[in-house]
Amino acid sequence: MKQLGSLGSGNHFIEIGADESEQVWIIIHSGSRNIGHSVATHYMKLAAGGKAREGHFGFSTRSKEGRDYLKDLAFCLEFALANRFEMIGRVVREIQHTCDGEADWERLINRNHNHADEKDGLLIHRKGATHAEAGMQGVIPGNMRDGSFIVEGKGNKEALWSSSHGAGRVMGRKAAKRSIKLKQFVDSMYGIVAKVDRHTLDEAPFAYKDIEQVMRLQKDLVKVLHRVKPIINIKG
Ligand SMILES: Nc1nc2c(ncn2[C@@H]2O[C@H](COP(=O)(O)O)[C@@H](O)[C@H]2O)c(=O)[nH]1
Ligand SMILES: [Mn+2]
Repeated sequence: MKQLGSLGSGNHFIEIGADESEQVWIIIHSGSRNIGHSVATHYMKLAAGGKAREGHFGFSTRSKEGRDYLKDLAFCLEFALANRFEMIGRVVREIQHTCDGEADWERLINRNHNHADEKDGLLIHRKGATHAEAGMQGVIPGNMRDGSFIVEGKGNKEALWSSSHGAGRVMGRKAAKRSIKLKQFVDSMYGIVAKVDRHTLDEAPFAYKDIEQVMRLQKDLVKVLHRVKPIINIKG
């Protein structure tokens, strides 16, 4: 419970940005925090016979362990949403100190990244992917300079009713810190309020794939509704 309202580190972020018609969006990328990790570790060990080891292990969703796992997974997803609600509430309150207008909570879009969902009696595990059922709204973030896309799913069956959940990295963290120049990073972030220093070099836009291309490649999976460009970016 101590972690409720906490962002996490790495590429978790809070971003305030504006779309093509100057609508302001608050985008939060944060998950179930340590509880999700603990639940995953617990069940992976259990499936592997009580000891973490390499390989593919599992149990039937009809077994006691399987049913318990699905219950705990659902709890983690609820916790992740409560966590994001807490953070969005705080951001909205801060904005309202200085700006007029109300947050439109009806437009909240909540999509999970690493999770499993039931569909027609089967479980679809989305890792590096997000749910994109026909008409379902989603968010596909690119990087801290190019921002995010608000999308509507096309329900593509061949893609298991999914799309990418982001641009994805083009290089690892160590390689990014080694090869990206701080000046190049600073210049690229001109006009955006963000933590831009050697500690966040591994989160520089160049560490990620070109989001424009990623969006072009998944045009059969999602339709773009809005493009949100960052004004303020907060990294965990
Ligand atoms: N708009 C922003 N997008 C970002 C930022 N940092 C990373 N990203 C993108 O999000 C996904 C999330 O990936 P995950 O695997 O960690 O779930 C990542 O692939 C990037 O494309 C950011 O600061 N702003
Ligand atoms: Mn994620």
